[in-house]
Amino acid sequence: MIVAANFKMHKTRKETKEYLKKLKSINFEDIKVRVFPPFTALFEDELIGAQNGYPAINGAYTGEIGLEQLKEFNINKILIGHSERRNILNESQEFIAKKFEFFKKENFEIIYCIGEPLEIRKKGIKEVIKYLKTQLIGIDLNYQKLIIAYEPVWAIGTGVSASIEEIKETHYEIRKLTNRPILYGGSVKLNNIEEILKVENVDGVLVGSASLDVKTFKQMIQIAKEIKK
Ligand SMILES: O=C[C@H](O)COP(=O)(O)O
Repeated sequence: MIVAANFKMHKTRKETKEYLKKLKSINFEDIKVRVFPPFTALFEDELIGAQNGYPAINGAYTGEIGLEQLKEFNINKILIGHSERRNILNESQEFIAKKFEFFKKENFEIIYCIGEPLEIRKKGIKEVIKYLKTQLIGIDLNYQKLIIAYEPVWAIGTGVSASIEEIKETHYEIRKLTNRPILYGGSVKLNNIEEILKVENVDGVLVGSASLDVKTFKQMIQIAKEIKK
């Protein structure tokens, strides 16, 4: 089971260090915990991964960071394909697949995000899967360090998570495509994490806003420990 925190553009370096210190006061047992802070808060720690990275060692890519900068902190985990990068930063599937290939060659653990917008969800599960498959073009679904994160765009940051039935049917369909872990993300909170984690083919969660409070995130890990999948 995996419980991951995506800070997005929240927290400073100092705050992230304090957060990690508090987080580590509990025993994670067999739960894999991951924390993705902003670039300026990266430091060497087995829990920490990068929210993004440019697919090059270094070079003339203003505003980006590459492998050289990530390696300075021994970062070997990365988020790729998050909907905020697809939709706000206009990352194309071709570019996302290029990133995937680059970081796969570098043996990174990759949390690869996919998710449909509301207009697609309204058309039903067949259309959802058709859409999700377009977000998997060029992605090696057998990569041993791949973790899929299914995050319906309409559930991210809205406070309205997908229903248990929607999560169940979508993870079931994604499972047919890969045997790698599948996380659910999108308004995971303390009051819904337990039922979400209990759904078949849900191997963990990727938490945004609710992860910002360390006490809450620790409670989420405790709940995951009790479920023991
Ligand atoms: O990466 C995390 C997701 O975008 C979920 O964010 P959220 O928990 O704030 O909805």
